[in-house]
Amino acid sequence: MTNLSVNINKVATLRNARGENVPNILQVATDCELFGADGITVHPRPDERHIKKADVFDLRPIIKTEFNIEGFPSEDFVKLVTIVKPSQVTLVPDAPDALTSSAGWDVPANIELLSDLVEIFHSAGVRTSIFVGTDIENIKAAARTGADRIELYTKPYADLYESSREKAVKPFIEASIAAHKAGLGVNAGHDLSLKNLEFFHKNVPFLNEVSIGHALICDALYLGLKETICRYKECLAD
Ligand SMILES: CC(=O)[C@@H](O)[C@H](O)COP(=O)(O)O
Ligand SMILES: NCC(=O)COP(=O)(O)O
Repeated sequence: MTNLSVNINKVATLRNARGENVPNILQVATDCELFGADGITVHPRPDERHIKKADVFDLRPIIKTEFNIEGFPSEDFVKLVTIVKPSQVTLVPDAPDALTSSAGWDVPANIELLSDLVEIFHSAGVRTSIFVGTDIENIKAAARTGADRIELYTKPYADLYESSREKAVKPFIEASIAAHKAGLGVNAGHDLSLKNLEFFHKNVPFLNEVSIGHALICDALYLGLKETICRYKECLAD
């Protein structure tokens, strides 16, 4: 079974546009769960352009499924995660001003940092996932940090899907098999959508979770949140 974690960053973007509390992201998170989401993902960025630090605290008690916090492990971020203690933290190597995530970690180059962070998060009882590309040696290095999971950066898959979906998915199949062999769970995300998700899920083994935000929230404008979540769940049906 592959879980669907709904990333609600873009709901917060809309809310922030007017500086008030519409849409209410706590209500949206609760409704996502009600409509079948297996988890909620947020990616607080240093400029608080969408999810704010206060949102992370407010969301903690109301999320009944899995709470996944993604982000760059700055001092502030580490403190936030160790206080809030979500179900999972996903470490992403984004520069503070990044438009969006655009690459996974170079794990060998950051092995000490990542190993120390895994220890800190484990001491707080938080499952730890490392955002990576499909390079096999890099994934083996992720296992050496003691991390529980990797999250595969799926933009390269999404970009190539239209022209050659078999070619697009192949490195992800190999990466997921290598991660599983190394004892890691496998998450995936970035630019997954109703177009490309079913094929990814059918072909990539050992897929624990996908986190999806941008496309899902855009689809909800046309289909409504309930129908949208239902369609994404159908793409993940075994
Ligand atoms: C790690 C990842 O791929 C997602 O968290 C993505 O970066 C979403 O962040 P934005 O919503 O800020 O684009
Ligand atoms: N980890 C990926 C995520 O949470 C959502 O990415 P996207 O669907 O907004 O591209």
